[in-house]
Amino acid sequence: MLETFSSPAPVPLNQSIEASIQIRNLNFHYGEGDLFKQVLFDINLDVYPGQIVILTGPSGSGKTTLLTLIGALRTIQEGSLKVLGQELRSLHPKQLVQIRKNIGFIFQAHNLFHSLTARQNVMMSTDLYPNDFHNVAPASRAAEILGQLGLAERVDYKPHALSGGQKQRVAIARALVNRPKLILADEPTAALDKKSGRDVVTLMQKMAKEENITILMVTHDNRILDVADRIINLVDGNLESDNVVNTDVTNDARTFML
Ligand SMILES: Nc1ncnc2c1ncn2[C@@H]1O[C@H](COP(=O)(O)OP(=O)(O)OP(=O)(O)O)[C@@H](O)[C@H]1O
Repeated sequence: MLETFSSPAPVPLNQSIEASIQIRNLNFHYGEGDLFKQVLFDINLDVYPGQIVILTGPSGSGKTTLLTLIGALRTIQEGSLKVLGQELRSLHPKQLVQIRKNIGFIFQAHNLFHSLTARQNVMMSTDLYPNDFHNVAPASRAAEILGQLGLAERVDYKPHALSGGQKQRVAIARALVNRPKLILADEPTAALDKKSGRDVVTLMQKMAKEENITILMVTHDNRILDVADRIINLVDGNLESDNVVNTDVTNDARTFML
């Protein structure tokens, strides 16, 4: 059951713990001259490790733009944006690639490669961003994470032989395989039926809490709002509200929220 507090943006009790995302006075526009269109206005936001934050708001309010800025997929124009302790503004493209190594991306269109098996799709991440899995071979690590997501029997299946929910779970496995500290998800349940959508977010929630991962998720799906610790509403490029909704958090994230 959702319980909403009209609290201001959460402030950490323990100031020594660094925000996973810290945004200050962020403005962003598309185009120049006649095509100039400002879509984000003076955004300020702190998100702490282990928090699950849902970003909601009307179509065109700037949610995806904000998510892609945080994901180091766009250039910061004005203001400050720190992700996992690194200021993104003025970073060289090579440095941005390094930042992305620690971020897992999950999109509505799961973007799996149809000619590759579930395991090979997950290994796209390990190939791109080689990681230390404590001497576990990437193929074994990929199978392990697929197993954790309930796909042990589907490791060697190609996407056409998987349901929508299973495909999205492969995309989640691909996002999680490198143990990112931050997950950015854009409408991860939009293409799924009610049960698959619920299963997918429950899995994400479990992973976030077990591994202290920060999740920032854009969604229009009211059915999954209850997984959030915080719900942030973006309207016409402005942060309209930022509410703590989970009064039942027992993990460390709770420490930062009141
Ligand atoms: N590449 C682009 N060039 C110009 N304008 C863009 C571009 N991408 C987005 N926009 C505009 O910026 C505004 C914000 O778009 P954005 O996709 O961030 O919104 P959103 O809240 O994610 O919308 P939705 O919920 O429909 O996905 C919209 O008016 C959109 O038309």
